[in-house]
This record gives sequence, structure tokens and C-alpha cells, in this order.
Amino acid sequence: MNFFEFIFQDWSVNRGNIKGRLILLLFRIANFCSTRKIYYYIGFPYLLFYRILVEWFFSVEIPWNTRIGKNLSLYHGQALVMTNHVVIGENCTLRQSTTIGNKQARDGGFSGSPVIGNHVDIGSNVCLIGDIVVGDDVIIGCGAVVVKSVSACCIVTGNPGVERRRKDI
Ligand SMILES: CC(=O)SCCNC(=O)CCNC(=O)[C@H](O)C(C)(C)COP(=O)(O)OP(=O)(O)OC[C@H]1O[C@@H](n2cnc3c(N)ncnc32)[C@H](O)[C@@H]1OP(=O)(O)O
Ligand SMILES: N[C@@H](CO)C(=O)O
Repeated sequence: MNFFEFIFQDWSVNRGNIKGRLILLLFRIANFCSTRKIYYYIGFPYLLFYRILVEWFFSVEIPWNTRIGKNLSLYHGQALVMTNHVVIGENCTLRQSTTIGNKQARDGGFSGSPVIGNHVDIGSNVCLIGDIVVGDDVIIGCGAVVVKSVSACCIVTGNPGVERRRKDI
């Protein structure tokens, strides 16, 4: 993937969604710089710009070195927070007021963070926490709190999240 393909990899799935396109374009440029050593140093001022604009002003904390597959849809980009250990597959959807992160142990150490498969649709106001794996083709309902791994082809709803098999695939 060349530079332009890389930075525009989410463009088409966010058609009509200017904010989603802008945030993801800024993220992909930061991601490109931060994951290639020489560009990390050259692009460091840009990384600071990314952090201030996207994290402080848009309130979307997608760390610049997070591993995210192509075609991420980002609706209503605000109050979205994740750690840089999160992994997100291809063709996933994220919405507002969602946290994807870790938990802290009594000894002060941190757990791992979620690894999310392909074609995972995450509703608004969701918390995905800890060293868990979310399979492919999962839908996570709005407001769900997910602290255990989720099998592929399931819907998860509620707090604590309960999974059931999808009937549409
Ligand atoms: C501004 C905006 O629009 S931002 C966009 C916000 N939208 C979202 O985040 C969409 C997220 N999608 C959802 O939460 C959906 O409800 C889904 C995908 C989880 C389920 O959708 P459907 O398959 O149509 O389920 P359906 O509405 O038939 O409900 C099935 C059952 O699950 C329950 N249910 C549905 N969604 C949820 C939820 N988020 N949390 C808890 N229970 C739920 C229903 O009450 C129903 O229970 P019942 O069988 O006891 O009556
Ligand atoms: N309702 C659309 C956009 O607001 C969604 O699924 O998030």
C-alpha cells in the first residue's frame, strides 16, 4: 500500500461523514509516521499536532500507533478512548462514547487490551475492557459492557455483556 492508499484507506466507507473522514485521515497520517522509524522523527511535530487536535479538541483518543485494519467507520467522533495495545481488524465500526482499554491490577500493573476481529460493529456507549478477543462478524449492542471474549458471529448486549448467536449470517 503506498502512502496515499494508506492514509485514505477509510475514506470510502465514511462517505457523507466529514468528521469521521477527517479524524481517520489525521490518524492514518500519524499512524504512518509513528510506525516507521525515520518518519517518526521527521514527523514528530505532526504527531504532537495530531494529539492536540484529535485528542484534546475532538476528544477522540486513538493512539497514533494503534493497529487498525482498513475500512474503519467512525460515527459521531467524540468521547472515544482506547489504549495503544488495542488491535482492531478490517471493516469495523466505532461510535461515540466508547472505551476500549485495560484494567489495572492491585499491584499497579495493567491487563492486556481487547483484540477485535474483522467486521465487528460496535454500538454507542460501549466498554470493552481487558485481555479479551472479539471474534469476526460480531455486533456489540449500544451500552454493552464486555469483559470476556466473544465468539465469532454473535451479538452481545447488556452489562455484563451476554452473547447470543447471530441469526442473519
Ligand atoms: C445518533 C445515532 O443514531 S448513534 C447510533 C446508535 N446506535 C447503535 O449504537 C446501534 C447498536 N445496535 C443495537 O444496540 C441493537 O439493538 C442490536 C444490534 C444489539 C440488536 O438489534 P436487533 O437484532 O434489531 O434486536 P432487537 O431490537 O430485535 O432486540 C432483541 C432483544 O435484544 C434486546 N436488546 C436490543 N438491543 C439491546 C441493547 N443494546 N442492550 C440490551 N438489550 C438489547 C431487546 O430488548 C430484545 O429483547 P427481548 O428479546 O427480550 O425483547
Ligand atoms: N445511526 C448511524 C449514524 O448515526 C449509526 O449507525 O451510527
